[in-house]
Amino acid sequence: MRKHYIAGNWKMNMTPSEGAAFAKELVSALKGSTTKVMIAPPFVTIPAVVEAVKGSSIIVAAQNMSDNLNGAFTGEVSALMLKDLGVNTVILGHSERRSLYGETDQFINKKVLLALSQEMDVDLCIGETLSEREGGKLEEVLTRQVTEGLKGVSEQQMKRITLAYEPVWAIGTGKTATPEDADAAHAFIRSLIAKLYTKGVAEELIIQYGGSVKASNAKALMSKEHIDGALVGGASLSVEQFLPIVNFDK
Ligand SMILES: O=C(CO)COP(=O)(O)O
Repeated sequence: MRKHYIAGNWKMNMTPSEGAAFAKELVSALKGSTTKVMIAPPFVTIPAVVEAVKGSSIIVAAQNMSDNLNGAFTGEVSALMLKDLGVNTVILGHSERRSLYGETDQFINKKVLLALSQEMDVDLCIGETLSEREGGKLEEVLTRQVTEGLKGVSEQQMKRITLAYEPVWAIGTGKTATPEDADAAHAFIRSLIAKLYTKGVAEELIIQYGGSVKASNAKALMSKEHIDGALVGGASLSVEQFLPIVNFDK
């Protein structure tokens, strides 16, 4: 039985003081909740948020990290620095990293393997563009992103992997994939994992949906068989909007 996993990707929003205020409010709103919740602040906001969620079960993640552990890489942040802050989870391969900063499947795979070598959990994002979907390339794109992104990841290490299916055309656009379309993509991804690993690994894998998730559509999405959670962008920026998504089943 897979447990729902609801995550908020703040992208480049929330100063340290705003992040701390949000986190304190979320901690008190979630008292007694057993839902697995993660928030991913920008790097400089992480310490304030880590401090604010202390004692709660909220996971604080990074939105990205370097493909190296240390050295002459101006402007980069390494896994060692994140771990020193108590951050053990990282989002990798977000479509904005792919499209705006040229991250390739090979580069993302290098980061995935590095994070796993540091015993970090990875939330690996995949998803097709509108032209890929309309051109009938959905399965080809997902197959490439999953196969390349997870190259060299052992069956044992798959316990640390969450996948987030985020169709690029649904991100920040207000257009959500229908629960049926999203579920079909998730089912395809799960069948792919069963082929690459085992049926057991595929059945345990958490696959989040991302792309204009909000309070009004969270329940319909999450009630689908293969949708095990959400990676929320815009609606994760206020507790008022994020909380009903976390509590979609209440
Ligand atoms: O990219 C996303 C989360 O990583 C989704 O963003 P939105 O929820 O704003 O569409």
